[in-house]
Amino acid sequence: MLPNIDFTSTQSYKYLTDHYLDILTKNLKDLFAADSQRFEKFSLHFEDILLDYSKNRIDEETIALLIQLACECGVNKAIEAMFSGDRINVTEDRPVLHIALRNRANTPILVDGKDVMPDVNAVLQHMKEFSEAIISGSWKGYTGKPITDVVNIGIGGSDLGPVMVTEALKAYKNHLTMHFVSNVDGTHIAETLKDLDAETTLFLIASKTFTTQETMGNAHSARDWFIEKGGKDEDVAKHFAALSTNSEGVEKFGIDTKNMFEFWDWVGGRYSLWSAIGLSIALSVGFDNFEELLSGAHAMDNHFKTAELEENLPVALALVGIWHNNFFEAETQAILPYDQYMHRFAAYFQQGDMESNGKHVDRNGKHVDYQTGPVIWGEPGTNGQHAFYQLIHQGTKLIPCDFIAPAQSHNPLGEHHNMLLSNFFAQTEALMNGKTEEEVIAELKKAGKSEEKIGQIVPFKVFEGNRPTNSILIKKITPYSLGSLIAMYEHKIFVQGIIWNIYSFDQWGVELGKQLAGKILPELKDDVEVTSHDSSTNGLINQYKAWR
Ligand SMILES: O=P(O)(O)OC[C@H]1O[C@H](O)[C@H](O)[C@@H](O)[C@@H]1O
Repeated sequence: MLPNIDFTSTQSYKYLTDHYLDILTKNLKDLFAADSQRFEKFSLHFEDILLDYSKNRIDEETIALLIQLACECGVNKAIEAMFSGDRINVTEDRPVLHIALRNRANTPILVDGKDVMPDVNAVLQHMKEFSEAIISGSWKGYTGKPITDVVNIGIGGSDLGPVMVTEALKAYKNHLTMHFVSNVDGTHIAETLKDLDAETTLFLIASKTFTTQETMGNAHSARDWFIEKGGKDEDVAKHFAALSTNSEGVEKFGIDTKNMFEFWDWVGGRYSLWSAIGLSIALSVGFDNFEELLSGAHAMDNHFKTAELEENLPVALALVGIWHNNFFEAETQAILPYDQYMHRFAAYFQQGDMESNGKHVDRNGKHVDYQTGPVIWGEPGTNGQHAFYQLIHQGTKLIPCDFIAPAQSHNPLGEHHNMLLSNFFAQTEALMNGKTEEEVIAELKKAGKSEEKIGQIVPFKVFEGNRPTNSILIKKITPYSLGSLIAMYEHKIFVQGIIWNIYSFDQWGVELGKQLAGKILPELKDDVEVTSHDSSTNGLINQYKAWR
């Protein structure tokens, strides 16, 4: 079972509170000047991933105390509990075993005394056969033509992971054209279907529960479209597959259970890209590459499980995040990939992190009196630089940032990659060093500005610096290294949830809105004035009825 410790009552937390006041007086620039070994001390390698966390407001004592905090909060015990299949998702009474989906070592993992690996391997084999048949063209549509387009219909974890990974691995793509429909807004499915040919389109209905309103709505519209275009009920089997834990629901929808790719309730929605939900990934880049993705994640799992806390990349990321979140009171965390292919990475971990650790009740059911998960956001560099970096450099809020970049580009075009990476290096340097008043004055003098002009402009051109960043440099974004990178972030979220003493694997907070939408939907069917809500909700609904 998971430990149950209020981290603010630990010895290390008390020390950290005092130590924080000491660190507040220090500047990153001076810390670097005083220690030529700083980079070596505060960076970690895992295979082709380098995590440099030296540009954070930390010293050796900070890290020692944070490690002590992790120990006092039972992080090692919690890791053990997850990997051994304990029911650590207590509020849903389930184990948390996305690590089993990528357990390439195939060592037994027991749930209620039964090894889950044979089932995991059987579904992988099914995915392999199916994806190979679709890609090779041996699988034919109802008029005998091979499949050219794949539409994944899913939302949340059944969409974001597949979208993010297929985009990140676009360099490995085959001839199939991928489409992703998530929003219940009819525009999403309508626009997607516009250019498709029913004879050569495969729909993947991706839903863990197979009850999600958006996905079921889109799936029914897709089937209606298929029939309208000339497909018959008996042709549905050639054009619809289901990725789900709910075989009854799949059957009821009319999908042949031979075309069902199963997963299990011990896979959280936001941790499901490694499961059957990853079928769109396997179709897009081939099953071998999907397996490589799993292998990369498995390697990170082994690292996370076996490396000492001091050497552990996910643990380091988690602890530095806690330092910012709970001591510096930073409210957000930016994820900034300098890789166009990774343009959905931050969006993916918005769900991964915020749905996991956006909790205000601890493992005793008590309201916490400390901050839990941060707001996660970000866009790819360099686009972000020309949009919101102003606030990161000179705003009043502290924004810890993760900068991520590959050393090798899949598109080594002229000087592009050096230009991109020069920005990657420059930004973290600029955020750390800033620019002093003296430097600004010297620069303006050199540019021939008058004393008067210099006097007016100086304060606006000063950068305080001392702003924290992590840099994650990856040799190349491959299926394998991407798998490791995603798993690293997943485990970071896990460690933070353990220390905050919250349950990271449920998501009750998404239910209330769904429930109320379910109540409101029938009220929208007619034009009768609605009076059952508060005056704002009534007013909005009635205006909608008047205008629609
Ligand atoms: O895969 P599904 O069962 O359709 O669920 C899709 C998504 O919807 C839910 O509301 C949860 O918030 C997500 O964690 C989940 O990924």
